[in-house]
This record gives sequence, structure tokens and C-alpha cells, in this order.
Amino acid sequence: MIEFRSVSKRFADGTEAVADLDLVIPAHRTTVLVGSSGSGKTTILRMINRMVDPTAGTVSIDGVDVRQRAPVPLRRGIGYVMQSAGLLPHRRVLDNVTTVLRLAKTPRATARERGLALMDTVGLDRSLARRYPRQLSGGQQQRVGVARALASDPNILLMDEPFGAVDPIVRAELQDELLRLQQHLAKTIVFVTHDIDEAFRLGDQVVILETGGRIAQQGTPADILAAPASPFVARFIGADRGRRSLQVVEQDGRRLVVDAAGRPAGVLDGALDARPGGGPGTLPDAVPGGTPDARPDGGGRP
Ligand SMILES: Nc1ncnc2c1ncn2[C@@H]1O[C@H](COP(=O)(O)OP(=O)(O)OP(=O)(O)O)[C@@H](O)[C@H]1O
Repeated sequence: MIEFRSVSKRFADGTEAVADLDLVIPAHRTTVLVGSSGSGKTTILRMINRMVDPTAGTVSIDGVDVRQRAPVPLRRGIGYVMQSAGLLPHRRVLDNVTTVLRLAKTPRATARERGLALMDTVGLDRSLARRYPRQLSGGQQQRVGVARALASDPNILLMDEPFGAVDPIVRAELQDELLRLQQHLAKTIVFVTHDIDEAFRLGDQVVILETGGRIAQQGTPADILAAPASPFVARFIGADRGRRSLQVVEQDGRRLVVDAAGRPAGVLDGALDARPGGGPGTLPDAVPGGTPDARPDGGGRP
């Protein structure tokens, strides 16, 4: 668990990036910090691995104040992924992935094996191991960045707008990959983004920040969608513009879900009201297991 207690950060020029922040980040979950530019997200993230030290308050990991830890070993034990991937341009992909292992004097063959296994983990073909970063696509570079961050098997992974520079399709792929990875790895992930859709997709906990790192609302995506805590939050999540409202319309005998602008978002699964008398929103209370095919006697089909 990572805990911020009464944490403030004032930079030398007087900018108060974070003011009196109290925040608990649970272990083995993904917490997403989301907010507009300048709301202090990066500063909060960097106080965890001491790239920035607070001017007041304490940041602790599992009850230990991070200031009791020397910055370099602390950082080596915490994965960090940035928007630009931050790869070393003159080193091959595999060498980038194994940077931390080499610093820790891991034997060459062991580091190599681990590096290749990490490439598998993040969905990178091993044939790319000998390429240089410039010979990869933006999405592939980000995967290398994630593999490198996982190399020391850290408990904590800090991700600062990691998918901000890739196109929407690749971004969605990377988000899927992260969700898949996290199911197996269960790291404590702190993820920074501007994008509320990305926050809702990835976050077990979402923290919406206003200027000065003030928490406008924190909770699960469902909590926040169901009850935005203020007009600011409603605006931020698009609820005030009806952007989040979905409706069901009938077309060609199928029931489509459309968004506020009338764009199709999907087809409503017919299983919910397939029985006689079923209407919109009817639960399948007469069908054990949820769908006819799931009946223990196999009686769903003729
Ligand atoms: N080294 C610094 N010196 C002075 N001010 C800084 C420094 N780093 C950040 N700030 C200021 O602190 C505030 C918070 O910055 P921070 O980068 O944490 O915000 P952010 O929410 O991550 O923004 P963005 O989404 O644009 O990256 C901003 O006003 C920024 O200009």
C-alpha cells in the first residue's frame, strides 16, 4: 500500500503543484490519477519513487517513509513507464529490456532469458530483440518500455501517460494488454492519464484531480459514474453533456444501444428477455445459469 499523508509540493519558483494531499493507493490494484494538465498528476507519481521529494507531509510504502530509502535503490525496485518510452536509442531492444538486470549484475545468460520471457509477456515477438528502438512502431516501443519496467519484478509500477503518444487503435490494444497482464501479475499500478475513458477502462480505483492535486472524487468507475460528486466531476466525465447516457432503440428487429448522439454503441444481448413476456431490462430469473444453453439439463435448445 502506498500512502500520502498531508503531502504538499511547492517548487522553487513558488508553484504549489500539490497541496495537502491525503491518498491511499491499495496494493495489487490499478489506481488511475486523472485530471487536466497541471493538476499535479506527474508530481504525485514522482513523489512515490523520489524523483520529487515533498515539501511537507509523508509518502510511505507499506508503512515505511520513502525518505528513509536511498533514491537509487528505491527507483530500481519500482517500475517506471513514461509517454516517450524513454528507451536508450543506441541499445538493442533486448538490452533496453534488461537494463536494470545488468545494473544488478545478473549473469548475462540469465538476463537474456529473462529479457526474452518479458518480451513474450508484453506481446513482443522475440525476432525484434536485436532491433534498435527507432526500428519499432510507437506501440512496440511502449511495450519495450513496459517490459523494461517489469524486469526487476517490482511490486509497484508507475505509468505516466504511457499510451498518450500512440494512435487510438494501438492505444486500445495496449490498454487490453495491460488489463491482461495485470490479471496475472497483480502489481500495484499507479497510472496517470488525461483521458477519462482510459481511466475508467483501466482503473480499479480512479482519482479525479483538480488544480493543486486536490481530489475532486475518488472511487471505482461505477461509483463515479453513478454519483459524480460535484459539477466539476460531472463536466470532467462528460455526464453533464449527456455523453455517458446510453439508450436502447429498436432497428430491424434488434435492439441497439446508442449514445447521446445517436451513434450505435452495441447490440443489446437478446438473452435478457428472450422468454415470452420479457421486456427491456428484464432479468432472466426463469433461466437458471443465465442463458438457456447453460441449463444443467441442456434443455435450452430443442
Ligand atoms: N520542476 C518544476 N518547477 C516548477 N513548477 C513545476 C515543476 N514541475 C511541475 N511544475 C508545475 O506544477 C504543476 C503540476 O505539474 P504536473 O506536471 O505534476 O501536472 P500534471 O497534472 O502531470 O500535468 P500534465 O498532464 O500536463 O503532465 C504545474 O503547474 C506545473 O507547471
